[in-house]
Amino acid sequence: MNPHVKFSQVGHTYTSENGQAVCALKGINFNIYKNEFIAVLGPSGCGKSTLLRLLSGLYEATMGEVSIFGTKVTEPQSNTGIVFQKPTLLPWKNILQNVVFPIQHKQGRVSSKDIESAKAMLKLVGLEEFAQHMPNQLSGGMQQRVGIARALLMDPEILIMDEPFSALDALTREEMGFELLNIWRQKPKTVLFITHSISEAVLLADRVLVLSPRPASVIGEIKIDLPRPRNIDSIKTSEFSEYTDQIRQLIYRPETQTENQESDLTPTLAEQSEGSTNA
Ligand SMILES: Nc1ncnc2c1ncn2[C@@H]1O[C@H](COP(=O)(O)OP(=O)(O)OP(=O)(O)O)[C@@H](O)[C@H]1O
Repeated sequence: MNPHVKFSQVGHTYTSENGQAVCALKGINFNIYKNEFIAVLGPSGCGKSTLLRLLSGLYEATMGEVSIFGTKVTEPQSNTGIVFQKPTLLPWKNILQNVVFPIQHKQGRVSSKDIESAKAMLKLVGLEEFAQHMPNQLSGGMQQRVGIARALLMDPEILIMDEPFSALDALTREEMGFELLNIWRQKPKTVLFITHSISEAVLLADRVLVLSPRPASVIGEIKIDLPRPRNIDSIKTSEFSEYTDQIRQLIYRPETQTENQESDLTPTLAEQSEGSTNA
């Protein structure tokens, strides 16, 4: 089976304004297959957003190749949707207008079919009755659902999610995880989900990739075999705890990595990551 997404020996080095080279990623290899849900976990500043920028085509990798459906990514693709950390809704437009805004921006007009599709997306994320509300009338979790509806409207095959629930309180965050699983079940997509939360990664993903501190490389890849559909009971199982323990172990003691990849982490660096993950 050909992967939807392929990272082959990907590295990325920024050149800062004073000419200093900052190596964010090195030797990243992984595939994502059709409708697979991949979570990427890693300490703060390790290079997660860089990974996402490369897949979304905002930047081109300085080493190796990122490809989607076998084609090298060099610019943003129409088959890719992005959900950001904050939904950044336009405050002067209502919810329906916000959802169709990317289409309006791209095509200069919105057809009645687009409006119907946007309403269907709002229904999918449980906001059918809020189409005419303004963003400030919605809670943080509801606004994030608008962001998901907006990303799904173009029916992208690949969905990139950049810590989409990190700004929410713990209860809403957990609830949104279940919501997302429900949405994904109804509208399967190939997903790359960036997170700092071990439990969120285990609840959502088919596979969890664990990154080292910068420059990020993949120090572990854990297949999550919890049955689907997953719900609150999944979290209570001993398997769930085993997976979270396994990942925690990998982050804090990377010498126990599960792949045959070399890691150049020193224990000191690994320990530095300890404060930056919040399961
Ligand atoms: N445009 C840039 N120019 C120079 N360095 C950059 C640039 N963007 C990011 N970096 C550096 O690259 C490294 C990785 O950054 P990145 O934002 O990818 O990390 P992250 O894992 O997403 O961080 P966080 O978890 O805090 O969101 C950091 O050291 C950052 O300072």
